[in-house]
Amino acid sequence: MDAKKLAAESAVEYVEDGMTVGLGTGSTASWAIKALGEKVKAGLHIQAVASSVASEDLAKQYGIQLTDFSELSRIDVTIDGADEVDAQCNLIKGGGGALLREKIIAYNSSQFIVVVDESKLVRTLGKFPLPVEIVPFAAELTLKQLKNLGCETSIRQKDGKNFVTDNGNLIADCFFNQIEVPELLNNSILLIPGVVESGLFLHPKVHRVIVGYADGTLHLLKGDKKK
Ligand SMILES: O=C[C@H](O)[C@H](O)[C@H](O)COP(=O)(O)O
Repeated sequence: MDAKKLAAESAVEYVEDGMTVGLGTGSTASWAIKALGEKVKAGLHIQAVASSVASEDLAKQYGIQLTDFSELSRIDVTIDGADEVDAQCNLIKGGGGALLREKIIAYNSSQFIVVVDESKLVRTLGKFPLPVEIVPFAAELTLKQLKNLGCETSIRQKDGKNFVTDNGNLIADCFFNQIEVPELLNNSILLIPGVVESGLFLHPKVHRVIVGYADGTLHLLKGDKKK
């Protein structure tokens, strides 16, 4: 069985009738959206908010009711993937470029559930290039400031052009190799004018991490088992 699918489907068990659900982005989060869609078809009542245009389209396709942010009083649970998860459950996210909307939704969720396969587990973050969303204005200057923090960085490309996020911004992929203190690095990145958000998601905001393994088993790296 696909380990990403396994983790995503087990996270959907935490969604209850009447909840407002945050929908993540990426291949793992897509499994969760599809599984939620099946539950909705079977009678589950939820409303959802999506962290990307792609996830919004997928949710619509699966008959999940989407709600406007202005009408939201709370987000009960968000299910999303990650590119790396360290031993403390800090994350790198944004491999698909959705980190800003993902972070806003995760930050405002009572429960943020991360679903990954075992390949995402690392001792120290940083082998995966850290995505940083930056505004297009004077992007070269912002890149220079990011480089001063000790990384190699370049603007993400797609089909021979700059990749543009759902928010009209660019992504600087920053190769740190080893991120020893994610909190400090996150603070330093956020101080640079031109930076909108970093792909570092710090552990206090990560409530549950579910890891799927290729042999069909699951491991709860963080959080309590469902009662
Ligand atoms: O911007 C994309 C997101 O942060 C994804 O959740 C992350 O890249 C993991 O994606 P996947 O589940 O496809 O490995």
